[in-house]
Amino acid sequence: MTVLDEIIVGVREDLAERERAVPAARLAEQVAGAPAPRDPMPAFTAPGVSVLAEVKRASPSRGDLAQIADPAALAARYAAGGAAAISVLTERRRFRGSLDDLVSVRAAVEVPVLRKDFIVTDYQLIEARAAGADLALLIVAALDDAQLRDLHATAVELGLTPLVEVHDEAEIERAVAVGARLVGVNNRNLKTLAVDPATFARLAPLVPEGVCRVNESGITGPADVAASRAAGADVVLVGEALVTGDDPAAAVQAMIDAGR
Ligand SMILES: O=P(O)(O)OC[C@@H](O)[C@@H](O)c1c[nH]c2ccccc12
Repeated sequence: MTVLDEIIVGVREDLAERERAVPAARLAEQVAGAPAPRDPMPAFTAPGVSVLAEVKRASPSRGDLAQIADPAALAARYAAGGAAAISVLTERRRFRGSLDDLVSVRAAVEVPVLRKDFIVTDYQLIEARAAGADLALLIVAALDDAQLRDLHATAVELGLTPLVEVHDEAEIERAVAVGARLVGVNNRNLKTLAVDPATFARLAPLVPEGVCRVNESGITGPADVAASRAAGADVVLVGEALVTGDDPAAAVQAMIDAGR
């Protein structure tokens, strides 16, 4: 089993528990009462590189990164620094996140919020929207073609903007085939956790014109953002460098300046 497979086993167990506790019909009612989805695309496609700043306590590769007792306060600092959107890891076992984190972040900022998780069923998308999410991550490596197509369609129907994550050439083709408008190239291979920072530059030219490109993982500071821009990135997704630094607002600001 790959690391990705192991993570998904745990995700499915937690999901089964939530499905028992909250029937899909009740979630659907919550969706009706959720705040209207925010559209990230105008900011993402504006000139320069947008920063998608992540609330990330821990990861399977790095272990504990930061306590983050108040995710809403951290997200507010990201927004103050000019972050175009906020990513919230909601996976519990390996990343120590939760949907409660997402709810509090969404209430604290005016920018769109991404549910960052290992989404394998419609239920998780409905949950995301019920919690106020504006975007949802779909990891191509975790899904077969039918799942990817169906989840992408469901996300769009719910008003969520899908961020479709790829790691190689074949996955880009699969993302494009389902009509992805926002494609994230993860420099980290989720099957082995190895990071190759050259992945984005290699794959970005294969993403069709008009599709928004996100450079994900391993971005350590402004120099990496300038390089991302040169390689064709519209957006950078940054976690570790922001949660381990001491001034998240200034760190976001410096990255935006470097991407101009
Ligand atoms: O902390 P970093 O290296 O800045 O990476 C952030 C983000 O790209 C990473 O958290 C991520 C990208 N894709 C994922 C899928 C699942 C979990 C996590 C991720």
